[in-house]
Amino acid sequence: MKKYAIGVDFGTESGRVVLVDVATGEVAGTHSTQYKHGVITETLPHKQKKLKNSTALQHPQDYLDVLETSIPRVLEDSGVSKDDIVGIGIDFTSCTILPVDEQLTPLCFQEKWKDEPHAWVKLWKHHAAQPEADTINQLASESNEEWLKRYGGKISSEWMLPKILEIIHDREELYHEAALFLEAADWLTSLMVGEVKRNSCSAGYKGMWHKQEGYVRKEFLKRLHPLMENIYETKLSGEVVPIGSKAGELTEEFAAKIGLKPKTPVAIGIIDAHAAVPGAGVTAPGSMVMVMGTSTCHMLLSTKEEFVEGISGVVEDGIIPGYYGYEAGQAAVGDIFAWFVKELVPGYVEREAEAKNLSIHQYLEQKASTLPPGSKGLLALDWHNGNRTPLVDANLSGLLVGLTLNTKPEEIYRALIESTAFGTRLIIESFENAGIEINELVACGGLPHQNEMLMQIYADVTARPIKIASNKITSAIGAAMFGAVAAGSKLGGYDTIEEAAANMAKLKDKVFYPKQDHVEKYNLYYEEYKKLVNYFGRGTNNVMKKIKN
Ligand SMILES: Nc1ncnc2c1ncn2[C@@H]1O[C@H](COP(=O)(O)OP(=O)(O)O)[C@@H](O)[C@H]1O
Ligand SMILES: O=C(CO)[C@@H](O)[C@@H](O)COP(=O)(O)O
Repeated sequence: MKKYAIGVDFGTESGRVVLVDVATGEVAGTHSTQYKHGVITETLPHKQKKLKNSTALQHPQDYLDVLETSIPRVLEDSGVSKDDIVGIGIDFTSCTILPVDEQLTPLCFQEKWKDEPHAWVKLWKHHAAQPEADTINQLASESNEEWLKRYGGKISSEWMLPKILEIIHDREELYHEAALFLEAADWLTSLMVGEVKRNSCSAGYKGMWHKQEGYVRKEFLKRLHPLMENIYETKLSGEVVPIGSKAGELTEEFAAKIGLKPKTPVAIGIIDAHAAVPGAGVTAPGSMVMVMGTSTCHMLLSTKEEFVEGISGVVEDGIIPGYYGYEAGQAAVGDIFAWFVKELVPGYVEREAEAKNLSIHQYLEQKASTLPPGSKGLLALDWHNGNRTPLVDANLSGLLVGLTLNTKPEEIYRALIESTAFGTRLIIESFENAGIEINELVACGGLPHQNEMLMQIYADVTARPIKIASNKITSAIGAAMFGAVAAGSKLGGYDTIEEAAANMAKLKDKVFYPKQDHVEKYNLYYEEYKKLVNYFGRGTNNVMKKIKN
């Protein structure tokens, strides 16, 4: 009898449920539920009061709707019985947090708090806590906090401590009222199993937890705000459970809501980009996983904890148990190509693409693939949305050099793609400079399925072969693998994530190998790219920011 695991991937606009055959990794069904309230940026659902700038909230009911709608739907559509589901795992965008009461009910569900924005879920892209992040970074660098190095020298306004400090500053009463602040992944897992469990991935990358040293020291927290001193024993209390563990079993009540059997094993949650690592079949050091879409996350495993310039973080047990998991990133990749296509492509190109029944991206790819490496002397800096790794500077802007009166749109398109590949090579070099080896690349996310030329350019620029995940739902598949591991082999799952990935991960047959003549040409261009990086992004030269401001 076939056995299945369920993976649920909670994104920014919707949640997707995938049903995966445990033995083969075949996808037996998927179903997505769009969040009814989407990303709340202007006003709360019940109140017409303008929210403050850079606010991005969500409605927790939307997450429950995903589980209650999409799980029964995949079972019904696939004809798979709930008796054959061995386990369930969820992944979530992060840091996405909410305040709850003792019963784990979100404060925004209460009449008293429903009109208070801070009672709602703060989505990862809620950036209103930037002043708080600046304060934390300044105080931490003044007092030489060791933990800051694990986060590349700066923490983000998207993370747990800035978001909570913002609540203390804006609405202290709500801070007192909250029994706990939870990552949305942990809120759902805790509801499913009936007790509070925090996952080591979110706690480590976004909550400043360290397996050996615990959380940030109290003297530092007290300097941030006296109310923060004991926050980890109070509002952030709860066992931190390593990735790859079972969080518990579905309660009778929750099982009834989502159409599964009570006592179905539930995996501890994980962040979306991190779930994509086993999802793409990577469970050991040496292979870097690139989750490529609007932006790119670079994920890597190692046996060593090193301080790497500008990374988003390094966390022991953060991705695969037993390894240090590294996350780095480029703040814009697909978004840069989208900007070019939308804002700068001339009408004649649109008409030619339409005549050939191609999207503008496809048409430009077709034309640009006949060009030589280096796009006829064009060189770009991929900083249209700032630089995440290695410079950690959101204020930087993009650049294009080498234009002539003969420059064509497809040449610029190719130069922009090449610049993002150079950005990835710079990240690879940052890891190598810290003594961490990268032999091959595995790409997942939407982009690798949309543009073959782009993948070839990445192979040529990085001089490494690139494998591609077989579908775009790699994070959800990874979450399902963790569900299978929560079940264990006795219940038809696996005992380790390594075994689960070996059997359930699927890669495309086609591998992009570097072409030697292109590698050599790109080496020359990359040296010039680095000169631009050093000139505009490092040291005392501030020209880019001066012009921008
Ligand atoms: N053929 C293409 N070539 C290059 N970029 C593309 C192409 N088609 C879409 N894109 C870019 O891919 C990005 C979407 O990637 P995807 O992984 O599907 O989304 P997300 O990051 O939101 O999950 C957009 O930024 C879009 O500009
Ligand atoms: O920050 C992380 C990973 O650390 C992501 O969850 C966050 O960028 C959201 O990613 P998505 O837009 O959902 O792919």
